Amino acid sequence: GGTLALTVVAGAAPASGAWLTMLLVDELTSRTASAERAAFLAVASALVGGVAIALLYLCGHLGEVVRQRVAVTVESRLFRRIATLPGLARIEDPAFHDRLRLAEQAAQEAPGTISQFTQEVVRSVVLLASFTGALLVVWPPMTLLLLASVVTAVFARLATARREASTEEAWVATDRRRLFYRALLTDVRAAKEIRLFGLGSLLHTRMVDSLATVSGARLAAQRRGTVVQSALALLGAVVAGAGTVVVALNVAAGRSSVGDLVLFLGAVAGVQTGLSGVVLQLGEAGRAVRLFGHYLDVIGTPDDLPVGAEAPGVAAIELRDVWFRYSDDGPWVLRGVNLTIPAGAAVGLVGVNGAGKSTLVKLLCRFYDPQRGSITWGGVDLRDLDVVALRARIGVVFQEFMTYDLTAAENIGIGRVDALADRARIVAAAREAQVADTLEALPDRYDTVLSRTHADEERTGVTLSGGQWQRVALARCLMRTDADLMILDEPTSGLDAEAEHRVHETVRRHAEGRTRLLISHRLAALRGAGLIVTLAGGRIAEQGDHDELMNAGGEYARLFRLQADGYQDVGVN
Ligand SMILES: Nc1ncnc2c1ncn2[C@@H]1O[C@H](COP(=O)(O)OP(=O)(O)OP(=O)(O)O)[C@@H](O)[C@H]1O
Repeated sequence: GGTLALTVVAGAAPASGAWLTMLLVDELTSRTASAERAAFLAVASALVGGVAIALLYLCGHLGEVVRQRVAVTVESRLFRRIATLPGLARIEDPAFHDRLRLAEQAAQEAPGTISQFTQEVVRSVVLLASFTGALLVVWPPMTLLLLASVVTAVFARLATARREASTEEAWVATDRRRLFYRALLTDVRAAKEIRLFGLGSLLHTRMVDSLATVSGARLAAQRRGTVVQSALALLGAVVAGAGTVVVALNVAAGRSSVGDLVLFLGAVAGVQTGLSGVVLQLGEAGRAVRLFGHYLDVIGTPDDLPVGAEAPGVAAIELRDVWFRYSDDGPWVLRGVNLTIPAGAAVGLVGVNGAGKSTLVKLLCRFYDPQRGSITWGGVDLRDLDVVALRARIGVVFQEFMTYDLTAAENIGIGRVDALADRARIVAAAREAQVADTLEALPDRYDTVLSRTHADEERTGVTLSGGQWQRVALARCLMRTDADLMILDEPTSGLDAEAEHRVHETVRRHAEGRTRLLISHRLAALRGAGLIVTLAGGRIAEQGDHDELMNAGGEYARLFRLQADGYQDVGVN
């Protein structure tokens, strides 16, 4: 409201200034000129000019306040939707990422642009109304001429804005590649390979090529806009020139005063500057509104999984004829998996690379739904369960577990967010994962930031070894002391043999009575599991305990002997 009132006053100020100037000129050119009245008018018009400028700054500031508030709200809504998407389908979809980029851009630009636009329009309407009065007095047809040139300018600007927005949409994928190469070039984890394989200039070239393509397209859209705008500016000048000639002739013929000419010139200049501001803002606003559509799309994105409401109960898990593929035109990864994981059992899952082991894990966490068949948990289909409650019952060390640039305590504690401040529990989890000694030896013990890049001034950052990180990830999983299902997807690949043995001991002890799913390529590590399952060709190929599978003499027995021989050979050498 305040902003609006100020805008109205600021909009009226230039016209009042011009009016005062006209009075001043008329006063000076009249035969009964008074020095005092002239001085008063001069001071008044200067004052109005000064106030107008101050008001403009004030309006600018108030506009900024509104802009910042709206920007926070809008960004918060956008990322709340991202944070609450239940599945992985959208996050894995590049088109969704492009839309998100446009949405974010809109979220940042639109609030400012639209509030600026509103201010500009209000100011210009007032300005136009006040100057139009002056024009009507001096030479009425000028009003119509100006109006016509305004309408043309508005339409031209809107067309340009539309073109700019579609350029933005068309090139967002190319720009995504630029950001990808940019991220690679600055990624600490990629730095070793980039240097060793000499990829620096390759990535740099690709990044710059993408950038050049996009900026070329942007420039082309801009160039067309500039041509149109320049033509319109020329048209405006012609209109203004013609009007000035008409009024000047009237002054010469004694039909109008010199003051009228001054007022007329002021009015034309005022109207044209005011309008060019509005037309410029209109373009920005048009572009912002169009991009804002992407924002609305993202916050209106439907859940990528239907979400049920039932609470998960006893954890006996059954997979019945489960078929799954990642996309509708992709190859089937699971082709009719039938498997019962008894409550409280330790199950080993074996299979060659790409057999679908990690995919099975992702289905158990319900990041996706199978296309055919069903997975039930304690007799209830996963689709009918509350997905948040389900995940709270599962502890997982993913094959691609995360290393967070947080403190050691946080890296473990986030395994159970509500226990983030529970140091005793964090230390206990670290002990079980055999990483407590390492963490206690760090400069700030558990408060050491586990990162080299994000260390701040007071705290030094350190980097752990691959195996140490794996133990931290295991400790994070062990924070879920009450989980019904523990899944270790090759958590031991970076550990030495003795450490791996101890991890399995720990899990066996820690997870006594819980259902455990253990995935490893080192078959010896799974030997103690009550049930071992091999996955091949998207189906369960064999199942049984170690002895049964060895007696059956199938793929498991072959692989086990191969690995055992390997170890023996090392022993002989
Ligand atoms: N997010 C994904 N999108 C599309 N395809 C995927 C995705 N993740 C895995 N795949 C494909 O699914 C198949 C099974 O992969 P999965 O990771 O489940 O195998 P795995 O048995 O865990 O293998 P590994 O022993 O190498 O870890 C592979 O062919 C892989 O290309």
